[in-house]
Amino acid sequence: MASSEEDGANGGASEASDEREATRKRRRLGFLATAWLTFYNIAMTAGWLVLAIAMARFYMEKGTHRGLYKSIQKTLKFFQTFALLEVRIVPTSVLVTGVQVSSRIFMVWLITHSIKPIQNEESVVLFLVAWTVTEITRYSFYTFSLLDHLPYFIKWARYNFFIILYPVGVAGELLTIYAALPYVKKTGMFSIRLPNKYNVSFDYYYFLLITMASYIPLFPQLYFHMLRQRRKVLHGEVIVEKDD
Ligand SMILES: CCCCCCCCCCCCC[C@@H](O)CC(=O)SCCNC(=O)CCNC(=O)[C@H](O)C(C)(C)COP(=O)(O)OP(=O)(O)OC[C@H]1O[C@@H](n2cnc3c(N)ncnc32)[C@H](O)[C@@H]1OP(=O)(O)O
Repeated sequence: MASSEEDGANGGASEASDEREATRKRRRLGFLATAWLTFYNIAMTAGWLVLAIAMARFYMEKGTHRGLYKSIQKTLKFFQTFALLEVRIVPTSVLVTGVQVSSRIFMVWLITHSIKPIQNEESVVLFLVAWTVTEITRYSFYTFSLLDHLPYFIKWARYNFFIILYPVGVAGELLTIYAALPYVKKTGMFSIRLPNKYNVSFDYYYFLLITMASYIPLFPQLYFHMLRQRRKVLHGEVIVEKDD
């Protein structure tokens, strides 16, 4: 964990360099792109905040997580699907963002939306909470950076919360897919059986098993990417990144 004192000791110099970096970035992006990204990030922060408040209110009123997904699903689908805009638009790694966004879209549409019996699983709450806290922090980080007024605690939160939230989110996602397996096997949903006129077959059950297995090589890459970013941003380490 970063010590805030250690980071704070360097506060003045680091703030000045943050400001220079923000100005350079705005010049690089151009006025229209900066305006659009600022609007986009404010909208996304607000969207995920609405989701957080809706989840907290639901739990306080009902005292259970059952029915929670159903009550927030429209907002979740809208804002998570909107994140597709980020791949390619923002100056970030297409591979890293692509894996992150596609796994989320997959969880929202092809798992939780499509398989109603798993919507009340506790694991759904696990990834919903992890995603929501992450996205509020991440989008407010981008917004304040673009506006050139980044409070230190948001920067700190962006590069520390993931240490816990990433494993929690991934555990929630994997447990939810796991819970979906018996239903998928029983119904044969999204599967194509032979014989058919195109002579192709597809088994969603095995696809889910492969997807779960793909977390093993892919998740550590995202996690270590964030750890490197953390060292770079919070501790000023110079890190040479390999090209995608
Ligand atoms: C079809 C089935 C597919 C199934 C695939 C299955 C495999 C899945 C394995 C992986 C699973 C991940 C699951 C995931 O859903 C779990 C969770 O999210 S749990 C919750 C915790 N999560 C986190 O904490 C996420 C943390 N990770 C990140 O933030 C990411 O690394 C990522 C979002 C991908 C961003 O990575 P990157 O380092 O590239 O981003 P930066 O923030 O450093 O941005 C780079 C530059 O781009 C600028 N940028 C980016 N976005 C914006 C924006 N919206 N507005 C303005 N600017 C933006 C940013 O400022 C940087 O610019 P610069 O370098 O100039 O400073």
